[in-house]
This record gives sequence, structure tokens and C-alpha cells, in this order.
Amino acid sequence: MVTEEQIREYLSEYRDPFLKEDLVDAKVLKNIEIKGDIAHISLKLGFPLGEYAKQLETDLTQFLSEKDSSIDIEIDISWRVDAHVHPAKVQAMPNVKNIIAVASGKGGVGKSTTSVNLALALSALGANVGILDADIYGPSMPIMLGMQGKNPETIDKKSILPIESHGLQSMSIGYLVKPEQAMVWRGPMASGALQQLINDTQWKDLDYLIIDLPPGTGDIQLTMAQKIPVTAAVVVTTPQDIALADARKAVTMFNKVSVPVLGVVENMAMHTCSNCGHEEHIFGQGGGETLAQEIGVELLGSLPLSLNIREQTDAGEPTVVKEPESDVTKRYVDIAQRMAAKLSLEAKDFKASFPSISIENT
Ligand SMILES: Nc1ncnc2c1ncn2[C@@H]1O[C@H](COP(=O)(O)OP(=O)(O)OP(=O)(O)O)[C@@H](O)[C@H]1O
Repeated sequence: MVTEEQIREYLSEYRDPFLKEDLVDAKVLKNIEIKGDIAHISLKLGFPLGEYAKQLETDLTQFLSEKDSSIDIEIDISWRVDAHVHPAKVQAMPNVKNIIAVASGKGGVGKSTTSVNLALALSALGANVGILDADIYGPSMPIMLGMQGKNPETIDKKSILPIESHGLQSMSIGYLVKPEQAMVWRGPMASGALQQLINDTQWKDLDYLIIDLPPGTGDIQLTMAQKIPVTAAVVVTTPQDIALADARKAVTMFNKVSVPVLGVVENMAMHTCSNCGHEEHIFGQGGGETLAQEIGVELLGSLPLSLNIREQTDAGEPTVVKEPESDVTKRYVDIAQRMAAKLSLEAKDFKASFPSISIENT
């Protein structure tokens, strides 16, 4: 007869590919109960699982039966996103459990495209997600979400409601003023407008708020990383040496303000010929991996330079919603799950958790 202790021992040998830790160390094991000949195991993970719940169940059942073929197993897998500690100790944003800032050291590397597709991927996995376009001078979210020309509803003469599209809540200065208007703002006006967006938007119970930061690692970005209660950050880069050097600066900036960097995403890493399928690393190979190793962060994944990504996102239907079954979408979902799993291992902020929402998938 198998004992609870034995099962616990086996689970401590099973390393989850997203958590990169075993199930006991990752503190996702909720309960083991032996009833007659059956061992009931319940696991609760801290990131949205989507299809992975089934996969984990199959893989774990297989793993345990290889350990001991005499055990009959029932596995119950659920998930719930908790609020995590804001390292800058800034007051939490109401109704927002976690804020993930997406940054790039350099402009034009595809930070906004990556942010919106990752936000949609988290949403497709079942989480409640919002995206804040903090790029006051070059807001791109209204176009990328097909919502240009929309005006947010105002309530109480003060708060504004996020615009909803593709199941995602979004806020951008682009919904409030004409692009030419914001372009001529001076620094204090722009940061005042951003502060207003941050203070006045009434998000609806978010597991994750993705913030698309303006490109660069100057004072604006540093102040934002300190003023906004950012829980963690992700850095987007392309494989060219110059972009990698700037990505390194972005990681250093977050280290300075003690915001954990969940990892680096390498965008436009390779090009697949649409005629013959041949894959070419136009900007060099392995740059993201080398950078990640050098600065001690994880490479969350790489995305190809793809005409579809550009055309779909620029036309208001990002790849994750336009082609949910495509290889590119699978890459975005994989990256989103890696970053959410990594965040789930950070210290929790019990005060900021709101009890009204409990997303559980079995
Ligand atoms: N993987 C990709 N493949 C092809 N085109 C891409 C890819 N990622 C982004 N692009 C395109 O590159 C252009 C710049 O992307 P995006 O606006 O996301 O960059 P950014 O880093 O946010 O720019 P900025 O620094 O100006 O805010 C867009 O036209 C976008 O469609």
C-alpha cells in the first residue's frame, strides 16, 4: 500500500516545465488523501493553465505510474492568480492583483506588439487581463486593438472605464486625445496625463495589468517603475548587438528599483521564408540566450519576424486572436505562461488580494 509520504516524495521529484521547480518546492501541492486503493492528489497552481491543466494531469499520471505501477491515482488540478508584493512598496492599484511592466531599452523592437499579444495570451488562458498603454507620445494600443476613435465612458465625473475588446480591458491616452495633440506635450504635461490614466482608470478585477512602457531607460521609465506599483517586469529585445546592449540597461534599471525581471523575450529572432519555409537568423543567432545567461535572467522565448504578426497586429486583430491555432500564437502562449509561472513564485501580498474573484479550472 502506498503512503502519503511516498506520494509526496514522488511529487518532489516531478519538475514542472513552467515553474522550473518540483511540485513540493513550488508549494502547489494542496492535499494528498489515500482512500482505499486510490490516491487523491490535489494541486493548485498560481498561474492560468488553459490546456496545460490536461497535459499536466496526463504527464503526472504517467510519471507516478512509472514510479509505482500499483498506485491508482486521481489528480485534481486548479489554479488561482494571487497578488504579489510590490517591491517598491507603493500603494497597490485598486482591483489589480499584479502589474507587469513590459520594457525595451530601444525603440522599435516590437515591445507594443509583444505586450498586446502576451496580454491576449494570458486572457486566452483564462485570466482577467488589462493593458495600459504608457507610451504617451506614441500610443499604439487603440490601433492594435482595433479600437481607434473610441472614447472611454466617464463615471462620477472622475473615473474612466477601460475600453473592452477581444476580452481584454485597455486604456491609452490615444482614446482621450488626438495623436497630434499628445505629440507636442512637454514632459510635465505628458507625465501628468499618464498619472491621470493610472489614478482614474477603473479596472475590473484584474489578475494582471500589462503596462506597455515607453521605449528607453531614461528618467521617465525609472520614475514610472517607482511610482506605479509594478510587481515585475519583462524586457523585449531583438537579436542585434545594439538592442541587446540596451536590453541589458533595461534589466539594470529594474534591478535598481528592486523590481524582479521575469525574463527577456527575443522578438524578430528568425525569419521563415513564406515561399520555401527556410528559416534564417537574419540578425544573428543565440543573442537572447547569451544575454539572458550573462545577466542571469530567463529567456522566456523567441518570436519570428513574420509578416502575419505585423499585418494582423497593425490591423487591430493581433495574431493571438486572429490565428489562435498558429505556431506563433503557441509561442506567445508559452511565453505568457512562463512569465506568469515565474511571477507565481514571487512573495505574495495578502493585503492586496481581493477575495471577490476566484478563478478555478479543473
Ligand atoms: N515579430 C514581428 N514580426 C514582424 N513585424 C513585427 C514584429 N514585432 C513587431 N513588428 C512590427 O514592427 C513595428 C514596430 O512594432 P511596435 O510598435 O510593437 O514596436 P515598439 O518597440 O513598441 O515601438 P516604439 O518603441 O516605437 O513604441 C510594427 O509595425 C509592428 O507591427
